[in-house]
Amino acid sequence: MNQSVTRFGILGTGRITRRLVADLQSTDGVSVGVIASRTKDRAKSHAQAYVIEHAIEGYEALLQRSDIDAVYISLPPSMHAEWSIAAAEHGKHVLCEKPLAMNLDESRSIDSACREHGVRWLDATGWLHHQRTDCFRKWLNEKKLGDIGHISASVSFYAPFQPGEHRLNASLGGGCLLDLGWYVGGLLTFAVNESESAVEADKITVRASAMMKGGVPYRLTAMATIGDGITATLSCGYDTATRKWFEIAGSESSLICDDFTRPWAERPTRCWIHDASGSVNPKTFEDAQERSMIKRLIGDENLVPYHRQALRTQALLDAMTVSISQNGEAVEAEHTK
Ligand SMILES: NC(=O)C1=CN([C@@H]2O[C@H](COP(=O)(O)OP(=O)(O)OC[C@H]3O[C@@H](n4cnc5c(N)ncnc54)[C@H](OP(=O)(O)O)[C@@H]3O)[C@@H](O)[C@H]2O)C=CC1
Ligand SMILES: O=C1CO[C@H](CO)[C@@H](O)[C@@H]1O
Repeated sequence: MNQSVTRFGILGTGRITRRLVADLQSTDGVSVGVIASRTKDRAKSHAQAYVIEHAIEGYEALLQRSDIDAVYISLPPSMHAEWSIAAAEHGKHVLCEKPLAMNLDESRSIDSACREHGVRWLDATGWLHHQRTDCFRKWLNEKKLGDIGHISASVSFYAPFQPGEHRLNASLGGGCLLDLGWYVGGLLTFAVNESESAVEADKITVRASAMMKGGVPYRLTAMATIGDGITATLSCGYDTATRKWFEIAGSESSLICDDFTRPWAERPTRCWIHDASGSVNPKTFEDAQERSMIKRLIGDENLVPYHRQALRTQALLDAMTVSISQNGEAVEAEHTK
């Protein structure tokens, strides 16, 4: 982006906006001037709480403003595609919350709309932008772990939910498959993509099953095979205590991280490399992943690798959805560019 300050508008007043607005406001070259809600009162109270100058009713009204260059969309998943595309059509850059969309078709439509209108986009998957992730990438590229054999990832938290919770409402894109599968599926696509040829990364077959509750996947288990040699087990759900870990097991050692989606509060950001003799090489990092993500969006870097990661993740989640509907049959994820 060419301008010295990118002026953001916020769509929605959800719980996550508190943190992201603070991250936007504390990033050099960013200002936040407008917040929109379905109701004027809610927009006003959040504008006051977050120190944002303008509070307006209606998301469309925000997109029509000429004092906004970019939007942060923190609506329920079923609304991500509609409002990301509308933002692109109004010439606004897009930072959309995860999951990017409900399915691959919607994700592709977002990507196409942003290309067509010459705006930049990212899904707000913070962990991909942490300095620690750059190290994961480097180690995988260098084959520090040897040949990758198995990948496992688990992300969960334990209910309860607030009344009207979108995570429990199928029509709003609720359920752990999209909400948390985005993380475990994303970890798999990331690890495979960084450690194997693009051809292998495109050959992911998955078998998935879900325990349903209230019409949404409440606990999900998936097994995947990637190309000829790599396997994976993925787990996520709303009925076990907070977990956000993975292991990438190679022929020489394993990379283990117990907080990859977001570092534990007030602990060093960490991961470990375990070798075959039991020796452990711990690493710690300092970074603010959301600020790094925002800087990347407003900078000039090519974002296509992040778009590819998002589309591959969405393709994998689509395959899981089909597999669940076919009682765990193996389903190949659609190939994405
Ligand atoms: N990256 C991360 O670490 C995190 C990402 N997320 C993602 O952020 C998104 C929002 O999650 P979260 O903040 O928990 O959501 P909330 O339910 O807290 O907020 C969603 C907001 O969307 C707006 N909205 C518009 N239509 C509806 C509707 N029909 N039902 C409910 N809300 C509606 C509301 O704002 P209003 O009515 O004021 O317009 C509401 O405040 C999700 O995609 C989630 O996966 C969530 C937490 C962490
Ligand atoms: O992305 C998110 C961060 O993790 C939470 C679980 O702890 C999710 O529910 C949320 O949507």
